[in-house]
Amino acid sequence: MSCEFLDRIVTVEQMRAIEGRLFDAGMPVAALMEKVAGRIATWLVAQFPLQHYPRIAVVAGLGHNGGDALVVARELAAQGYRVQVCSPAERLKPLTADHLRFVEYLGIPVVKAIAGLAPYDVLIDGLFGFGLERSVEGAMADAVAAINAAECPVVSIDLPSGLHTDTGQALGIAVQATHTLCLGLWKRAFCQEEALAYLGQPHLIDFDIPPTAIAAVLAALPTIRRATLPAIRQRLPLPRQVNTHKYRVGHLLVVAGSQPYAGAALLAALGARASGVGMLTLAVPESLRLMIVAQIPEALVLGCPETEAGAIAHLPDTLDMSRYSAIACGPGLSRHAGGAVQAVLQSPTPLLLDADGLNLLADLGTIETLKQRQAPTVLTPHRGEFKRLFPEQLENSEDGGAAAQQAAAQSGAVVLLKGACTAIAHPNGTLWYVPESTPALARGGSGDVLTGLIGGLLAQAMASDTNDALDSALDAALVGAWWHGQGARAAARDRTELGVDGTQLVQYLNPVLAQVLA
Ligand SMILES: NC(=O)C1=CN([C@@H]2O[C@H](COP(=O)(O)OP(=O)(O)OC[C@H]3O[C@@H](n4cnc5c(N)ncnc54)[C@H](O)[C@@H]3O)[C@@H](O)[C@H]2O)[C@H](O)CC1
Ligand SMILES: [K+]
Repeated sequence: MSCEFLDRIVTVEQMRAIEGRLFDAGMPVAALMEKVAGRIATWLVAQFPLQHYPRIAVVAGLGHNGGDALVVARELAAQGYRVQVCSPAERLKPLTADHLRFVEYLGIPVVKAIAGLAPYDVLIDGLFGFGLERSVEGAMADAVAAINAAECPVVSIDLPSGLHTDTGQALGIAVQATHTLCLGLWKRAFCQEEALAYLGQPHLIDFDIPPTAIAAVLAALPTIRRATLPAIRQRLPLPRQVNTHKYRVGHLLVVAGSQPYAGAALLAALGARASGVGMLTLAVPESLRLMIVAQIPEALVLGCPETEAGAIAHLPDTLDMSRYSAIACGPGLSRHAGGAVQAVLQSPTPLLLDADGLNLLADLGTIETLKQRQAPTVLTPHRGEFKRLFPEQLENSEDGGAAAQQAAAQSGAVVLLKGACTAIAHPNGTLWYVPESTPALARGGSGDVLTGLIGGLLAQAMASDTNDALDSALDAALVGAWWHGQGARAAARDRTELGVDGTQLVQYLNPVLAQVLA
């Protein structure tokens, strides 16, 4: 398949419509099943070589997910694996029933309950795929519970059985897989936070869906995509033009810090430094100025008048905000810096608001006025900040992506909702997910680094770009979130999930990018 659609995310309805086009155009259902299962078998043989994993158990349900599983069973048996099948369901679909009959004809042992299986090294879960429509009960629930008690790798075909394809919720009970092989196109469940505990490592099994079939179904809808390296590569400010100079690669103003939260300003500055931005200016309370200068010698540091609580009372009168390519405002400001937030909101400069910048925006109650800004705005809330800003959006559903889309449409801003699967929405409905993250980031300071990193990327994009400014702002947020996640994963590999504090995270950002791009 042409690569252009491999990162698209679809609902079950869209997947069925795409599949329907293939069948209408003449592709036999059974032939497609053979093709898909062949690709799954190839993946399994590479991942679980015969000499180390000779015994395979396959659990097959009544539908075509079970059909896929039975074809996989047959193919692995043909390659020399010792395969056995568990078929707990009644009233199989005709194609699935045919495959079961043939598996029995081949002499592959078939049992009704998982307890009846001999020992195995890998378990394949083909109970339910995207056809699941109600809660899993009775013998099927028993089968799922038994799968979850297995002490070997569990590979789910298409989805962990029991997960709803769109919401990612477990309907009653669901398989906790070690690997999930998503077939053809990413389903929405793969980007839902609730599903992450069930998916294990997700992999896409491409089976050459014609791009025309995908385009016909998805063309008129907002684009929903998973962040993958090819898309990020196109959006990085690399390589630089050979004859560029520091004023052409962006000047970022960071407005951050207060006496109680001095470190937040520093972490944001370190994140901005890693972004490669040409010039960096910080506006901090006067009492933090020398500390920041000592840590970030290349930055220009402006000391601002302070409140009694050590917050920025107001920005310096001489500060001309229109001189900057972008402003990143918020980390560590405290709730007493409302004047600074009001000033940056009124500036004609592209703006990222985070942390207390968002809380102060919520206090001001001016979400709708963001639409009147001349330049793009990027909001980077975590769930708590998001709920304060957009109280209705997360009320009825836990779907962070849908909530971010609604918030972006309401505010006219790019909205990045942070989480285990960060969602980034453009006001036009375009939605990206960044699924590669780590719980190591669940830690104070991670967000401050992200603010600086995205701020620096935003400044570079605004200084150089001829593209639509709002599109470029989304790209900066996307690249920043992806890069931050990659840095954290690299740090966690070296230092465990407990060892990724903000200063460590910053150390990994530039090396990990070099590694990933190599
Ligand atoms: N285009 C593709 O991606 C292809 C997908 N294939 C595989 O087919 C499944 C979807 O198959 P389908 O038969 O529609 O659904 P399931 O196998 O998931 O079976 C569900 C089946 O069971 C019934 N059912 C639903 N919920 C319950 C429940 N809680 N308890 C009991 N029974 C339930 C329902 O009536 C369904 O009929 C897809 O995931 C892929 O694995 C093709 O093989 C190739 C192309
Ligand atoms: K499954």
